[in-house]
Parts: sequence; C-alpha cells; structure tokens
Amino acid sequence: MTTTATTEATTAQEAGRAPVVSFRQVNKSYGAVRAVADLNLELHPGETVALLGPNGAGKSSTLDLLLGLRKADSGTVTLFGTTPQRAIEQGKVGAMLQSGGLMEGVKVKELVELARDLHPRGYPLDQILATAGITDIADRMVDKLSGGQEQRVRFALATAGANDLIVLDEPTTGMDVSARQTFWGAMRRQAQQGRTVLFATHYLEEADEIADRVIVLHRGRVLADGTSAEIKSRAGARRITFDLDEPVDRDALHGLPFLTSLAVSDSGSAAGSGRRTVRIQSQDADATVHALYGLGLYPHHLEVAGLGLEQAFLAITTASDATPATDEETAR
Ligand SMILES: Nc1ncnc2c1ncn2[C@@H]1O[C@H](COP(=O)(O)OP(=O)(O)OP(=O)(O)O)[C@@H](O)[C@H]1O
Repeated sequence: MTTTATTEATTAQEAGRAPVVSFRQVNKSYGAVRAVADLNLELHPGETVALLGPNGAGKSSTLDLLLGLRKADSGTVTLFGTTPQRAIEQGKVGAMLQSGGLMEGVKVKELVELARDLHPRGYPLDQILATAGITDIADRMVDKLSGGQEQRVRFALATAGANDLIVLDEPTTGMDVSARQTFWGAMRRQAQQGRTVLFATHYLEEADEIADRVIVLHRGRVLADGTSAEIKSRAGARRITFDLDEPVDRDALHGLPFLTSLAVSDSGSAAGSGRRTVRIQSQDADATVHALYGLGLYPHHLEVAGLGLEQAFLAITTASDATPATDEETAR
C-alpha cells in the first residue's frame, strides 16, 4: 500500500468514527452582538435533534456555521471529520434554510431535477416528488406557489439525494397542520434510515414529538441538552392545580414556599359558585403542598404534574436571563 493510500484509508476510518457534527469552542460575533458563544456540540449518526431557542438565540447562526455559510471567529466546526465545504461537496448534507428565494421561471419538477442532477447520489425524480408530497404540483411554475408549497419544494431540494445529515431551519413555517404531518412523517422515515436530522424550530410540540434530543440555545450558548423528558425535569418546577371553595387569600398563597408563579381563576365547571381554581408553579411541590395544608385550606381536585416542554423552556431561559451566563449552565 502506498503512503497516499494508507493516509486515505486512515482518513476514511477516522471519518467513519468521527461525529456527524462537531463544534469545538466556536465563537461568532456580528460587531458587538455575540451570536454564538463558546459553543461545544457533537451530533451522532441517527440522532434527530431539535435546536430550540427564543428569537435571536443563535440558531440560524449555528446552522450557517455548520453549513460553512459563515466563518467562525474562533474554534472549529467539522462535519464527518472534515470541513463543512468538503462534506457538502461529497453530497453528505442536505439543507433547508429559511433564507434565499427559490429559482424562478422554472417548473417545480425542473428545479427538483436540477438539484437531483447536482447531487452525487441523487434519487429518482418521482420518488423525490412523492416523498415531499409535491407530485400534484410538479408542473406548476415555482413563482406561483403558496408559502407552504414553497416549503415543501425546499424540502424536496434538501432530500433530492442520499444525504447522511439533513439540516432544517424552521422547516414547517407556513405549512398547515396536514402538510406538517406529512412533512414530519417523511422526516421520520429519513431518520429511520439512519440519517441524522437537525432542525431549528419555534414549535415546542414539534421538538417534543419528533426529536430524540433537544438542545436549548440562549444568547449563543447551550443552556440544556438532553431528551425532552430530561429538559422538562431539568427545569425542576412542577405544576400544582387545585380548587378552593373558601375565599382565596392571595397574600397567603403568595407566601407559600418555592412558589414561582400563581394564577387564580373562576372554576370553569362551577363558575359563579364561588369555587376558584388555583394554578401554582413550584420548585419543590412536596414542600409547597405541605405548607398549603398548613394554611388550614382544604384544596379539592389537587393535581401535581411536571411541566410541559414549553413551560420548561421558558423556565430555563428566564432563569438564565436572571443570572450571568456561565459554562456550568450546560447540562452535559
Ligand atoms: N448578519 C447579521 N448582522 C448583525 N447581527 C446579526 C446578523 N445575523 C444575526 N445577527 C444577530 O445575532 C443574534 C443571533 O441571531 P440568529 O439569527 O442566529 O438567531 P436565531 O436564534 O436564529 O433567531 P430567530 O429565531 O429570530 O430566527 C441576534 O442578536 C441577531 O440580531
């Protein structure tokens, strides 16, 4: 074996072992705005990962760095052990981004065909159209599509060949409920075939349902990283709900220990009866409920439940806003 062949074999072996995506100490600023701050991240084959974060958290910047569309100020980004550019040239990555219009003056099928022809491992045209659910609009001009149809065409372009990594930036924006279901069905099939899927989203229910790993970004940092169940339990707080027949002493309820929020409303079924429903969020439900009985109250229909992903997400990002960001915030 020649030295070159040995080097190539070693590189291929390394690429086989390398994470699909690796960010090491990556920083990106736009002037004074720190969009990505000391970001460390690894994605592995077959993972479906949701990137969650409030507006301006750094999601699009992270995806741009990952795709080599922007250059990091410092740190390294690799895909399959090589540069993003190289991985993309090798046809390993399909991307569906928010920005950038679709080429106009062509039919849907012509545009998809072009993407397929450019892909080193392109799929048959009919298959791409069917997977993206756009067979019926294949002869439509691209400039005549609705927002949701455009998104489906973008999806077809991102999956026109056999990619190992699919990157999606808020892919279902503008899609109606049924288009969303079709879209995620297609995406699940991609994941079942061993592909790694990374998507940024504002829809927490999508992250909860689709992703087996959720990464919460805030101010360019990873605040939490784990399964959706882990993120929910990391937020710590629990919801306590109960009804009260007696007059509600809000000051007393506000004085309960470990309380993070309190809402009192007319009890839906018994509106006008004087019964009130109290909803509490607490960092220590046991202690709060104990103190509640200590107030001499008699709560009916008492329920204690974990937070949904949306509330957990809010709890995590709000807590981070209240404290200076440190690397210890990272969950793993
Ligand atoms: N080209 C740019 N020039 C200057 N600032 C920018 C640029 N692009 C992004 N930013 C800023 O960097 C920060 C991160 O933006 P980014 O678009 O990555 O966030 P995001 O999480 O994708 O937000 P959104 O959910 O609103 O799409 C924001 O404060 C944004 O205003």
